[in-house]
Parts: sequence; structure tokens; C-alpha cells
Amino acid sequence: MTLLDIKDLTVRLPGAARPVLDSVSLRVAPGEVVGLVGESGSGKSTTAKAAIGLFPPGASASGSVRFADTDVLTLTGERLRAHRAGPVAMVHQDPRAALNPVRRIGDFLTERGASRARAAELLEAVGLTSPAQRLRQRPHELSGGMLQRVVIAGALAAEPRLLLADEATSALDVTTQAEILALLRTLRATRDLGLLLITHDLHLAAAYCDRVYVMYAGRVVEERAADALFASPAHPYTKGLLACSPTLGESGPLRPIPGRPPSLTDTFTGCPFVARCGAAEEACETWTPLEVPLEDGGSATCRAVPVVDEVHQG
Ligand SMILES: Nc1ncnc2c1ncn2[C@@H]1O[C@H](COP(=O)(O)OP(=O)(O)OP(=O)(O)O)[C@@H](O)[C@H]1O
Repeated sequence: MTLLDIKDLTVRLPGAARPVLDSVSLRVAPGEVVGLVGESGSGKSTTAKAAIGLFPPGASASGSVRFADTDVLTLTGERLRAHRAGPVAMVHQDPRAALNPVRRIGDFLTERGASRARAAELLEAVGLTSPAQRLRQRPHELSGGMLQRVVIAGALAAEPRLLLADEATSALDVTTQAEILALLRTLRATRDLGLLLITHDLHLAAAYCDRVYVMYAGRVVEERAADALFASPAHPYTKGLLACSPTLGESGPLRPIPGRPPSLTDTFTGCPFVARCGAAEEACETWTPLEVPLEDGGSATCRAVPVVDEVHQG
């Protein structure tokens, strides 16, 4: 069963030379942790926000976004509001931005529909000790990690089925980051919650996710089981990301990918990664990007990966 099913989603902004999202397909099943990885501006947040029918002002969207039995792109008014407040919750990078500094933690949770008793239960579920005392505290009395637990408790108040975590641990130190990620994994197991983890850190995604989508310039360039992605990345961009992000405990030289991703005002033909790709050939400049199936069930949008199906490589 699929919880979130995005198919061929293309999002355009007025004045942009290329789509913000170009034929993006992504799915999340109940109880599955899915990673969405890529450099800044690759379209990760735009993809995640599509799950709650939220697009940049003036954007036009085509393709489909389904959540369980709901066709999200057709929702308007009260039904759209109910969708955003119920089955899908979103947690962002900075918990302090989500919390009113002068209100108590208890107020934050009861404003989200939880009773006082339930609010204490939620704080316990996210691993906060002395929940009764926490309910009376204000944000400045808690650490960043504790506040992110409070925000996650608030997100759980409406019993969501899917949690979108947009760089939710990026502002935290490494130890607290690991604790929050472990908490999210526990919640998906105990609540059968689907989890979409958005991060620029491929190593983190590979360590905590079941499956990973790698995005580049508004496209999904690789989709793999996390262990396969880490062991044998197929797309040159994925290989580049792995080589340029540090792993815990390793101190080898990092090799940044040369150049920078195309902006929304840059036009290009062929593969969008061609200008930065060490393995590019002339034919890549005119190749129409196409998801090529891999033997292990994943896919990569690169004409150099070996064909296992009846796919025309150009
Ligand atoms: N409201 C908006 N108005 C104009 N451009 C936008 C808007 N939202 C997103 N964009 C543009 O769309 C592209 C994709 O942005 P998006 O935030 O989805 O990327 P991202 O991969 O999540 O990046 P980051 O890691 O920096 O959050 C970027 O070029 C961004 O500037």
C-alpha cells in the first residue's frame, strides 16, 4: 500500500526558464522512512510541500499527487485545510520558529487539539522526561534538541500518517541529531508512520532511511534502497555527493563536485548534470533524461548506466 504517491509532478514558476520540478515521481508507504537528498535549490522542499498541496505563489502544477485515497491537487478550501491539519504533518529545521517564545509548551500542544493529559502523553512519547513540568515551561528553558522533540510532539497531536521532516535535525549537534533521528525511526515503527526525511546529507539519509531519492535541478536522478545506494551509487551526481560529504569518524580528503547546479534562470538541453559530470560524453548533451531501471529495482537518470530493460538509451 502507498501512502504518498507523487507521479510525474511538474511545477513551473512564472519567469523561470526551467521547471522547479520536472516529472518528479516519489512514493512513501506506511512505516517506511524515505530520504530526499540533494544540494540547495534542487527541489526537495517543493516536492515535500506538494504532499500538503502547498506550492509557491503563481506556480502551476501538472501530474498527480495522491495521499491514500485523496487527490491532493484537486483539494480546495476547507478540504485542503483539513488535509494540512490532519493526515500529513511537517517539521522544519528551526524549532524556535515554530514555538511562540512567551507561551508555555502546554499551550503549544493544547492549541493543536491535545487535551492536557494527552499533551503529557505526547511529550513522553517523544522521550521528554518530567512531562508535567515541561508543560509549564517556556521555550527558552529547553535546549534545541528538547524543543525539536516538543515540535514533533505537536506534529503527532493530530495523529498524522505521514511526517515530512525538512532538514529537521540540521541545526542540531551530531549527538542530538542522532537522538532525534532515532526517535523518528521509533515513531514510524510504533505508529506505522510514513516518514519523508529531507536532507542535503547523503550519508545521514543512507544511515536512517529505507529508500532514498536523489534530486538534481528539479529532477529525481537516482532512486535506490539506502544500502544499495551507499554500496554502489549509480549516478555520477550521487557518487559525487558521497565523495564530498564527511562520514562520522572518517577524516579523508573531501572532494567537492566542481561547479554549481543550474539556477531557475539557466536553460539547458540534455542531461542537467552534464556540465559538472566527470563521466560526460558528447551524447549526454542531447540525451532526453529518462529514468533507467537498475537490476536491484532502483533507477538512475543517466545514459551511462547499464540497461536492464527495453529502455532506449539514445
Ligand atoms: N516561493 C518561491 N518563489 C520563487 N522561487 C521559489 C519559491 N520556492 C522555491 N523556489 C525556487 O525553486 C527551487 C527549488 O527550491 P526548493 O526550496 O524546493 O529546493 P531545496 O532542494 O529544498 O533547497 P534547500 O535545501 O535550500 O531548501 C529553487 O531554485 C528556489 O529558489
